[in-house]
Amino acid sequence: MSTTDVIDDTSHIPAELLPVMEALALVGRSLCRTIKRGPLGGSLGAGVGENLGGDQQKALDVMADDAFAEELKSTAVRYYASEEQDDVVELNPDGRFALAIDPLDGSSNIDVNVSIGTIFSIFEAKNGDPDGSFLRPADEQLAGGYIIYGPQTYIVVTFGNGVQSYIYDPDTNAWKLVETAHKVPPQASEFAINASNYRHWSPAIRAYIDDMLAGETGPHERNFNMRWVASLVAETHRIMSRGGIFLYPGDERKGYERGRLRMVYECAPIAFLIEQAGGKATDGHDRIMTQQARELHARTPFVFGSAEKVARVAAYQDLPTDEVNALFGNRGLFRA
Ligand SMILES: O=P(O)(O)OC[C@H]1O[C@](O)(COP(=O)(O)O)[C@@H](O)[C@@H]1O
Ligand SMILES: [Mg+2]
Ligand SMILES: [Mg+2]
Repeated sequence: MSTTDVIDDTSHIPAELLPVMEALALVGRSLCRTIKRGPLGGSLGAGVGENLGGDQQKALDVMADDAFAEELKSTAVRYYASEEQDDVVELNPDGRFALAIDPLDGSSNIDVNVSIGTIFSIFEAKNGDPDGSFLRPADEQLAGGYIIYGPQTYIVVTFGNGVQSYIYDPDTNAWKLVETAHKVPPQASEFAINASNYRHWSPAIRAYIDDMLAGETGPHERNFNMRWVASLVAETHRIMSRGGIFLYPGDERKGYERGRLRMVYECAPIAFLIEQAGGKATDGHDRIMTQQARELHARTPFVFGSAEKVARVAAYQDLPTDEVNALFGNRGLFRA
């Protein structure tokens, strides 16, 4: 078993990516400590600016972005694309990789002690083509993963050969391999969606959710539970752990026609992980992994989780309009 003082078992990490993973792990354990100290380290949730996507930047967003960019400079990452940077940044001109990152995901939870995270995606760089290194099919990713800063702190990652997870051990200050082939449970009774947007959804999404809310009185003939943490990494970790489905569809709000989540540094890496764990990830109908972003901060509707549930959402989208009506409860196609 190969090991370093940062990651205790590196046998599942491709050798050429090990320095990059160690850099992410170093910053991850430092961010873990900063987040656990909360206000003792200053106001992590204070507004400090606005990013290209129009989201308010919090102090921890910028702190995390700076820390990852600085640490990755000494690795083979040539191009760095971040939620917090308007354009691609060249870190190491001699590098061979392109890394996309959401340095701090779930920013609305920074000040309320709810799990937050980091999401990362790694491609082979296209020399002299910074944007083209990221605007390409998601299935060209070499790695996709997240760090979740919660009651436990984990790195969950795939290199295309199943999903591994490492837990941060504060006693040894190292990351310990705890899972080598994680699978998303195929059955589940939880769905995650921001229900406050109900009136803005398409008829198909409303019908799908109405049928879930109808529970045992509707076509599924059983009850479901709902979750919404407003932290994509926390929702992903729950679904990776016990199954379920997550939906952030496009809606009628201005700027939300393609939903809220970004393809390059949120949806593509999560989709890679979920598919490697036996789940599905789509834009509500088509696989994320065969799609590519047209610009760095492009959004996409995003549905992922237990395979059978994700497939069912696509079936609602295929129904003729006059049938997409939750009162039309005898749709045999959707009986549980
Ligand atoms: O506040 P909303 O509309 O429910 O959106 C919540 C979603 O927004 C996000 O916080 C966006 O990510 P950032 O915090 O990195 O901008 C996701 O983590 C989460 O799933
Ligand atoms: Mg995010
Ligand atoms: Mg973010």
